[in-house]
Amino acid sequence: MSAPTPIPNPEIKYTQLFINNEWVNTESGKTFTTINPVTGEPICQVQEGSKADIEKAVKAAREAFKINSKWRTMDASERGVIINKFADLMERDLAYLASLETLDNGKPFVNSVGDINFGIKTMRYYAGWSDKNVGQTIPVDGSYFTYTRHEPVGVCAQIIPWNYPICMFTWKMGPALTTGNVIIVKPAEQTPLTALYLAALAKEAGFPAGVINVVPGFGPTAGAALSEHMNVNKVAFTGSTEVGQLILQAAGRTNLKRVSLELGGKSPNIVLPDVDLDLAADVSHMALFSNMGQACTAGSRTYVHESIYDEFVKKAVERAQKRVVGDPWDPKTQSGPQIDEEQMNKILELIESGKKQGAKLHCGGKRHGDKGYFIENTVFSDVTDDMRIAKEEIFGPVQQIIKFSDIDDVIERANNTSYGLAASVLTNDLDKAITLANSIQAGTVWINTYHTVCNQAPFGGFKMSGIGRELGSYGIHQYTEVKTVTVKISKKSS
Ligand SMILES: NC(=O)c1ccc[n+]([C@@H]2O[C@H](COP(=O)([O-])OP(=O)(O)OC[C@H]3O[C@@H](n4cnc5c(N)ncnc54)[C@H](O)[C@@H]3O)[C@@H](O)[C@H]2O)c1
Ligand SMILES: CC1=C(/C=C/C(C)=C/C=C/C(C)=C\C=O)C(C)(C)CCC1
Repeated sequence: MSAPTPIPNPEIKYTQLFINNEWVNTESGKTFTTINPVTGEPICQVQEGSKADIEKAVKAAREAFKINSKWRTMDASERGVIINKFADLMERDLAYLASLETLDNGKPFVNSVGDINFGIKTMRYYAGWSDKNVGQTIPVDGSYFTYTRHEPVGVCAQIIPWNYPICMFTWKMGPALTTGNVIIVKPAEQTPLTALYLAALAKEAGFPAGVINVVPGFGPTAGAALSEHMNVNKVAFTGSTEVGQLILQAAGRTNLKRVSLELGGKSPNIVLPDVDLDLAADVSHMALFSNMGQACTAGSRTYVHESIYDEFVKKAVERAQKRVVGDPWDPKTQSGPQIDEEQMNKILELIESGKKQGAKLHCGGKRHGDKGYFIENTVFSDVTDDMRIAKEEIFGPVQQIIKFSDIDDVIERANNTSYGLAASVLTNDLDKAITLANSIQAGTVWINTYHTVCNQAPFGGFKMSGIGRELGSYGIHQYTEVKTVTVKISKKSS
């Protein structure tokens, strides 16, 4: 397939709320501005949903989920057909969607295309599950026939972040819809535009009214209204650990709605002495600098064996200095801006803390240019585990290189964090690779690779990095309730 051509000024077609397959304004009449992170200038006004609008969306979703509704009586395989149609429409509009994403998020166009291709595959993967979500027949004691059904949970709120807006939409929408749920999506306030366009595609694909609703708005208003709602049966959330805790508390205070959380990380990337150093430097660079460092999985603690430390630092700095930061529409650009001023300032403050606490700054360390929210590629060595830059999620293009000398010691240090999302080991020594993989507390461990996220394999965190798993068959279980049905029979037969 040929690479799509960017549309640098994509027309903004949708800025309203999408409820019950209709475009509507908010009850309050309020709007908010979505900003172009390349320039810091407004792109457009978007309707700002709040509690009253969430109420409307929940009503529409409830109606669509009623027994005897079109959605509840549809063949499971037909759900798969509609999801596949949706994926086809994403593919048809790939160039437009990717352009809209680059405009609103600032990521290089080529990466927007990569995200959408990943999202298309997610939808196709889950379309195939629609008629395969089978229960069991269970040989219970006594004269009974017992079977289980995997039933949809019901109204699912899906609160998504700004770093991978389209991937996160599809990771949540795919498993929810294939299992027969109805959804209310709240995109991040920084990046509402592609979620609204996906809503339009959902209608075109043929989802019945109320099955998919999209309400842009802010976290403390629209997001909180969803997590506190008595008629929402589940919240799926990706974002900060702090907000994940708020959502879990809200679920506990209200109706014990199901909660799945994909949260922060401070992932160790462990480089052993036998490794090919160029390969290790390449993988470690990509582990940290992909998506401008704005990935929960970022390899943000690079532990390097003392015997190769100095050579590795040199190679890491060369790569960071070569990485092209700038205009996301230029095919040569590898990094665009950070998402907003708040994130840019948070990252700059953490860089300052690194300098003050005695880490050695090799390159970067400042804002790049004076327009938009760009940050220079930054590499620190001589980082110690007690520094803030080694403990806190930076979510920016800042690499921390830390020395280690002993495998048991590095295992303990890698695990000495409240996070547990991802980790990687770079080595040719299979025995050591497996020892480390089995000892590190993380939902994903990559060996000689990084960011190899696949639709078929589960993704999620240990400890404060989350609850539950997305993707793969594990992702399906987050969206079903298991019902046991037991029938009295006159005579059992083995
Ligand atoms: N895990 C991830 O993929 C991810 C994504 C974005 C941000 N983060 C982390 O979070 C930090 C802060 O970024 P942020 O402020 O955009 O993240 P955030 O957690 O505040 O936002 C993520 C989503 O949650 C919503 N939200 C915010 N407050 C809410 C509330 N009280 N109830 C319900 N929903 C709410 C937001 O509107 C957005 O849709 C980043 O620096 C980064 O460390 C992680
Ligand atoms: C990083 C790469 C990709 C995407 C990774 C994704 C979607 C990570 C998801 C992270 C989550 C759930 C939360 C925090 O960030 C690909 C697969 C699009 C391409 C390779 C690199």
